[in-house]
Amino acid sequence: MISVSKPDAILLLAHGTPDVLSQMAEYLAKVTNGRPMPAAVVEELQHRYAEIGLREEPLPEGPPLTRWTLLQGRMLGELLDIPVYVGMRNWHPYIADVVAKMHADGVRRFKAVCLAPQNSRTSVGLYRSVTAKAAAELGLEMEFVAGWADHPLLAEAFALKMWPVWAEACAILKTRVPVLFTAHAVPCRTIMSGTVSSPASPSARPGAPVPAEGIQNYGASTTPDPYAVECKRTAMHIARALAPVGMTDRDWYFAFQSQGVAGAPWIGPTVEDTLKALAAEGHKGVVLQPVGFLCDHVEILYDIDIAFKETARELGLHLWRADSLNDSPTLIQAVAEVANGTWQADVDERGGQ
Ligand SMILES: C=CC1=C(C)c2cc3[nH]c(cc4nc(cc5[nH]c(cc1n2)c(C)c5CCC(=O)O)C(CCC(=O)O)=C4C)c(C)c3C=C
Ligand SMILES: [Fe+2]
Ligand SMILES: [Fe+2]
Repeated sequence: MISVSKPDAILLLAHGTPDVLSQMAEYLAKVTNGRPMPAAVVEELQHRYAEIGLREEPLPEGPPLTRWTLLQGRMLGELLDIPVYVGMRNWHPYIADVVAKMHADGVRRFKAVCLAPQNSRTSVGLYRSVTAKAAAELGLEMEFVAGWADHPLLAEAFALKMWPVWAEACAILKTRVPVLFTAHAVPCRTIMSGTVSSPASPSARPGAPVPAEGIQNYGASTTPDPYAVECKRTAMHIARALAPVGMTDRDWYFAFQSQGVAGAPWIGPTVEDTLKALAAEGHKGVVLQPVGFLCDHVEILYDIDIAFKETARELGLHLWRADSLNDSPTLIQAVAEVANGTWQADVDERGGQ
């Protein structure tokens, strides 16, 4: 890691999303690092993106993920005294293009912050390797922040969104409604210690095969991936932030959502299984909050708002979702502290593929 004492600019890194439905196959090839997706998967994802408003013509305001991420970058720029750039790994504006623009603008040292607070080889590690390569090609110095899951203002931002909806749910059902925090699942082999060909993690089905192909190889490692633990730590901080209004550690659960289509085991428990368990315990409602996503996109607007709500309804559960952080000033303050070093984030050496 190259430490940059005083960066010339901040580069925010985000996932990226297609602008129109016809770009789906090309987008998925970026996400999977070139591995083509079956036509049925492309069609299913086109269907999901259509359900959240994407069409063949670009939306005037852009797709939600792009729109919110660019706004977050502008809001951060208003708080900091150095320029803020935004680059995406899987779609425009691509990280490499933005790094080239930074170079053209005279930036020589920059600090990169992922808009994904929990560190994982499958997400943050991939952002890191793409950004490091682009920076090295142009001779730019990069400092990379590899995780800020414990930032108190991140927890506060989520708590501020959770509190009104939890209070409403408890008032309507006249009981303590369970809270279900979620984060995006990762393949089991991502979180394993040892090499990628080790036996599957405890959350995989016993004896389940781990295909050699099917998902990207995130690289051999001798250290466990911190992602699952960091996600649960963020959830714990949110619940603790809500202790003054009565939330206890007995009120919340954690599940991993949106397991991928690739043929390999992904970590759980799934949201679907957790909803079944809550219904079986006699609950009539649940308040869900994804704690790894910082703005609206398909895995919130489709997976939660359409698919999980339907699953919950079939189980006799009312599902509420806390609003996404989107333009939360508290979130932007957290990112500002990560970016300017006021809050010391975990900086590590893990790379991507
Ligand atoms: C920590 C892990 C991951 C986060 C966070 C994450 C966020 C995220 N993902 C999409 C869209 C897609 N992701 C897809 C596949 C995929 N996602 C992850 C991990 C995280 N994603 C993995 C490991 C994979 C598999 C990659 C592979 O090589 O196959 C896909 C493809 C379809 C699918 O498998 O579901 C899409 C689309 C968004 C928009 C997002 C957050 C902004
Ligand atoms: Fe993903
Ligand atoms: Fe996903």
